[in-house]
Amino acid sequence: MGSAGKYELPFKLNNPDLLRNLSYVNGEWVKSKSGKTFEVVDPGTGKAWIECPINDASDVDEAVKSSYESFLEYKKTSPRQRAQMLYKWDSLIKENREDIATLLVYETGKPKSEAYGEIDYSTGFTWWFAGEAERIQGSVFTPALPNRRVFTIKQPLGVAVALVPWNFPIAMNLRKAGAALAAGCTMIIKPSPETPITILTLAYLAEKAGFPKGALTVLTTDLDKTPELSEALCRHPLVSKVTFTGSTRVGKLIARICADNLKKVTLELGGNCPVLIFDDANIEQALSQIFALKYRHAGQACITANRIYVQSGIFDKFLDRWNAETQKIVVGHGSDEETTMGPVTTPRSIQKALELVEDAKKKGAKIHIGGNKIEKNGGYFFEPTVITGVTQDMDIAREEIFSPISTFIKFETEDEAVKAANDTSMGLASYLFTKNVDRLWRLFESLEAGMIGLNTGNSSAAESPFGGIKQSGYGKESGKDVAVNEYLITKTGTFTLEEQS
Ligand SMILES: O=CCCC(=O)O
Repeated sequence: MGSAGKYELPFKLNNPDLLRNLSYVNGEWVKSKSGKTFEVVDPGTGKAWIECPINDASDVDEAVKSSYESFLEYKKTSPRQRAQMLYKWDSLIKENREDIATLLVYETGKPKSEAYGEIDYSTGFTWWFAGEAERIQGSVFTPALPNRRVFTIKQPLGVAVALVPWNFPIAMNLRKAGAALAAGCTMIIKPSPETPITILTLAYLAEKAGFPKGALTVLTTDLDKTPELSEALCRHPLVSKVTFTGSTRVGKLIARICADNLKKVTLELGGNCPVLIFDDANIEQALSQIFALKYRHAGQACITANRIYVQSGIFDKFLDRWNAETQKIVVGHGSDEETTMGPVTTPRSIQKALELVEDAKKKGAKIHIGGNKIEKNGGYFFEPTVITGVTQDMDIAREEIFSPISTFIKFETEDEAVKAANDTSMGLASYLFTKNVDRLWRLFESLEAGMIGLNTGNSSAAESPFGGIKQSGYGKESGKDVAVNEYLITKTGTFTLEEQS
């Protein structure tokens, strides 16, 4: 391990041992049963730089059984021991920040500065869940009936499966695995085909942190075998819990499969997040916050600004400022220091972006900046794009864009804006900018989303419950109690005291 085999690595690591490209099962680095592999591609050049095993349904039983065997022991560890392992994992990730950031750049395409940002955000989760491990608690009640006592204890659910997306592979992995391991569950991770390497590196560091073999398992696979492998994991009788971050379409499929055996499911699904900027907003504050949110990882975040509604009094001024800032974006390979926006991660995203722009144009929208693919070194680059005159009937207003396209809609009244913002089947995040405190509070209550940014575009953090409503899914990740709770059962004890004679 530690080499890319037949490929020439486009970078150098300080610690080459971090580079893992086999699956991780029962504490061993293994090939898949078929021995087949798939290539991991640098989105900044379109070139493959390493390969990983294609696991399929035939690889699942052994992996789940070893994870379950591990669970039977791991659940007996004390919360303090689990916290200590999580803290150690946290510090090992921090020690290897530079190398992990490099791997992240070559898997996702994001600029190095954003890769550091993702790692710093992600270790918030290891740190937070280390603390949470020791704060899992039940309760005691004195019930209505005399001589009775009722109490609850919390216990880990068992083997959990995490189906992890490619846009923030480290953050999404640590948010899920941190909670599961704190609760005393073991976890099997299926990374996205685009980003298996960073997940394998994290598994390697988890082993170094002292987690017992089988506590974490990683099964990699390609796009083709993803449905088969995921379904086999979701259906396995020894799997108790599935957590998925990804599209609403796939989330529904997973929920259906898991419903057959009533498995507990957490779903972090698509967003179509609106931003409302009122005339009385601090324009520079709104601009810097939403600009960073929109172009973070070239628009590929579930909580990104999908529709930006600006009140008519400041619309032109705001758009001018936005356009000026957009012109300054430097698109390039994530490893280049000048780059401020990288490529999108998959060629599918380019195709979708082109289709959305075309549909918007056809229905009367105006393209102010961009709208095209950039041909550059074979990478998957798309121009930062600004569109106005967007209406609710356009695909771009109804679907998750997932590329660097900003769409602007002018509004007059608060009622009109709230109605339009809520006119979507999704409910992940919403954002609003105003200096009117009453309005802030009113809209915090009336916007239909699981997370509301109030004069901020940055609301993700380990201490904040993350999750949507409507067709953006259910369950919460991160935050106090709620996240770990997703991996626990509550057991009720009822006790009758004998009458004293
Ligand atoms: O893309 C989804 C996750 C983004 C975040 O955690 O802020």
